[in-house]
Amino acid sequence: MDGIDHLADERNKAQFDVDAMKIVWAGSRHAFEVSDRISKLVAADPGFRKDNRPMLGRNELFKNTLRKAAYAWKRIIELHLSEEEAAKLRFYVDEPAYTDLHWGMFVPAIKGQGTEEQQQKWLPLAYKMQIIGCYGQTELGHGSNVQGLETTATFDPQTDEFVIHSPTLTSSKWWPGGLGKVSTHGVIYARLITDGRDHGVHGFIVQLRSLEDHSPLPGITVGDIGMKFGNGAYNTMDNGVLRFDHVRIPRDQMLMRVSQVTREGKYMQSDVPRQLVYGTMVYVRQTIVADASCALSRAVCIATRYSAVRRQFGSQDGGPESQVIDYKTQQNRLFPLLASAYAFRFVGEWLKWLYTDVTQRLQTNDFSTLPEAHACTAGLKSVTTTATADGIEECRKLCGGHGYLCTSGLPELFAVYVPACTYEGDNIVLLLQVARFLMKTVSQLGSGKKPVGTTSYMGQIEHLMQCRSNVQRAEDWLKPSAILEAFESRAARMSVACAQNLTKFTNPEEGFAELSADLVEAAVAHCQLIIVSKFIEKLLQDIPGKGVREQLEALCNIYALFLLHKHQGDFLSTGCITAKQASLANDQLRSLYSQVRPNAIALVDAFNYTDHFLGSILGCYDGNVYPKLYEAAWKDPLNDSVVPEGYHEYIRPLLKQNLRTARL
Ligand SMILES: CCCCCCCC/C=C\CCCCCCCCCCCC(=O)SCCNC(=O)CCNC(=O)[C@H](O)C(C)(C)COP(=O)(O)OP(=O)(O)OC[C@H]1O[C@@H](n2cnc3c(N)ncnc32)[C@H](O)[C@@H]1OP(=O)(O)O
Ligand SMILES: Cc1cc2nc3c(=O)[nH]c(=O)nc-3n(C[C@H](O)[C@H](O)[C@H](O)COP(=O)(O)OP(=O)(O)OC[C@H]3O[C@@H](n4cnc5c(N)ncnc54)[C@H](O)[C@@H]3O)c2cc1C
Repeated sequence: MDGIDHLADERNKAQFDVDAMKIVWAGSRHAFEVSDRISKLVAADPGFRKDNRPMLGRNELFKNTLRKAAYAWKRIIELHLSEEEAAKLRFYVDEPAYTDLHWGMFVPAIKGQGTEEQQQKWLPLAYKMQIIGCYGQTELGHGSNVQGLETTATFDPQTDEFVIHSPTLTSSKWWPGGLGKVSTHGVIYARLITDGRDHGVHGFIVQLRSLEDHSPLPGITVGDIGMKFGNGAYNTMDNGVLRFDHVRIPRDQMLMRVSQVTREGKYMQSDVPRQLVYGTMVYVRQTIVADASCALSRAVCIATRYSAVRRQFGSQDGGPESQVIDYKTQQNRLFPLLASAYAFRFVGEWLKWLYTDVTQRLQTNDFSTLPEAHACTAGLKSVTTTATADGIEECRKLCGGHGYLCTSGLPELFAVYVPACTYEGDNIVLLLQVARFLMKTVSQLGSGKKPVGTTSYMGQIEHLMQCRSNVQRAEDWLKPSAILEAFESRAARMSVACAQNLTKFTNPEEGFAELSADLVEAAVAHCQLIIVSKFIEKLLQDIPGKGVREQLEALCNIYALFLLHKHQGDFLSTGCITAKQASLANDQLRSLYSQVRPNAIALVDAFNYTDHFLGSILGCYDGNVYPKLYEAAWKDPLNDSVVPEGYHEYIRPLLKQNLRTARL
């Protein structure tokens, strides 16, 4: 606006090479270059403008999303973008749309659960967007309990078809994104019935709408489920309702990698575990962890830049007031979120590796790491999305009153992000899955079966059950070994305590239900240990760039010690640390905040977000917040006229009446 960088002094304070950090954040030089190029391309294109979103009504908003999705596809084709570049473009367009589900769930479901033949038939159509698909699992009556789904797929041997039917109101499909108004096809989950026998839930490719005129096919009732939380925000998505009235599909549209139905109607299961039917969810949970770091880093970038711009109190001799970022209370709320964004980035990278590894093993029929992959994706999805949703709201508060304005970008970000705690598995339901996995691991400890992967720490259970932290000075908390021992012993002791309490119940399922709140806490402790340990492992890698390692070490310590402080009840009650050691951890945390403070702006610059992507006046790169806020206010439609519409109808008569009353 005035061409001046109002945050230049802050940028000059940085003690590390920001460009090198950008590459660490992106994951590689190549990833950085792709991301940088595509984000700038989107930002420069008026076709991807998004600042008017909160002002639009539902129909206008939705049509605008359709236009953008079609335009994005046109640009992808024109520019010959690779799959990686196209995904980045959709990411930076930053508008939830049916395409998220088409590329994010429909295509992966066919890839993961379809046979080679099915993939060859359907994937080319989906890749060219000649068909558009959604993921139709959840119903009005059941979401978390997938085994409770009611939609049926009954095999008819006479015609070699499945009859898809919604027998009750509660069996109506409800929520699938892209279903409401756009999808031509869906991967629909239904109970497979052959010869009167129910074989449980399986996936089927079902055509929903005509490819000629988009009208629903016979027997199909479909529509949108209505407005969702937040104006604009996720209402760009057509989450849908769908009912089937005896809709017939050919037999070869059942996804048959896990199990098959023969021409004669015989149900056959391959050696593949039935849980692979849930494979798409494992894939998406893994991507949601990486998304958590994006959403949190975005909110943190806004709050950090604004905290350096905003001044309140503390003026000396008529000089400027203090920057709010210098208040320790502000740092204590903000810097752990900054550290969490980095922590989630690195655990997301690791989880992607784990997922790729398990996928490769599955191809050779090695299913041994599937339970761990399920527990890790479920647990980390839960812990990172909860922390991110809470973190975005904290960032809004960190920006004071201005954070509540839509132009801060934070209300929309929160509204779009918060359902991540529910979709792809309710966070509590998922933590209970982790708890089951942990209880199984503990129960096998005496059997000679060595725990592996993320539970390998349980292999030293005797040590972890009785060790005492040897931290004596605040600086001792900077040793990764001290942090790891405290987190491992806390997680192990909480799991073992649950396992011991479970033995008091004659019926294990009753015990599990009764102790579920404690089990969830044990699962959280285990997941936090994974995040801390993956951050520490990241620091063992070669990290080029002046001062980059030092900054990451500080952030890693902040993340761990902040968790230790927040959950000190766990650490103290399990006897892993003493009250004195907890207090030393807090002293160390304060000193780490001082270390990070001069680098804070550079640490958020390293995310390399364009102003377009951030969509926030408070977070703009040049920090020139006040003129931009002032100017934006005048663009609000309410300011189109000086005297508001409705004055003559509703304000003037009131004022006149008051005048008469006053004269009386
Ligand atoms: C406006 C613009 C602003 C823009 C801002 C943008 C910023 C945004 C940033 C990011 C945005 C990201 C955008 C992403 C878009 C995403 C769109 C939303 C997509 C949502 C899609 C969905 O929600 S799809 C539906 C998902 N549904 C669920 O997840 C259901 C959850 N329930 C289950 O998974 C299961 O039912 C259960 C696991 C809870 C239980 O299953 P079940 O009863 O069958 O199992 P058991 O408990 O009996 O266990 C049996 C056995 O199986 C093992 N197991 C269970 N699940 C799995 C699995 N998945 N894989 C492997 N193994 C599994 C379990 O452990 C048991 O094992 P045992 O050894 O027998 O103990
Ligand atoms: C924005 C959005 C997009 C979505 N997109 C899709 C999509 O594309 N496709 C699709 O199929 N679905 C989709 N869903 C549905 C989503 O996956 C489900 O809402 C989710 O799995 C949670 O299930 P539920 O709604 O049945 O919650 P419920 O299970 O009814 O949860 C209600 C409460 O009960 C608790 N609870 C449930 N079971 C237990 C238990 N065993 N123990 C303890 N507590 C329990 C939960 O913690 C929660 O507090 C979407 C949902 C949203 C919000």
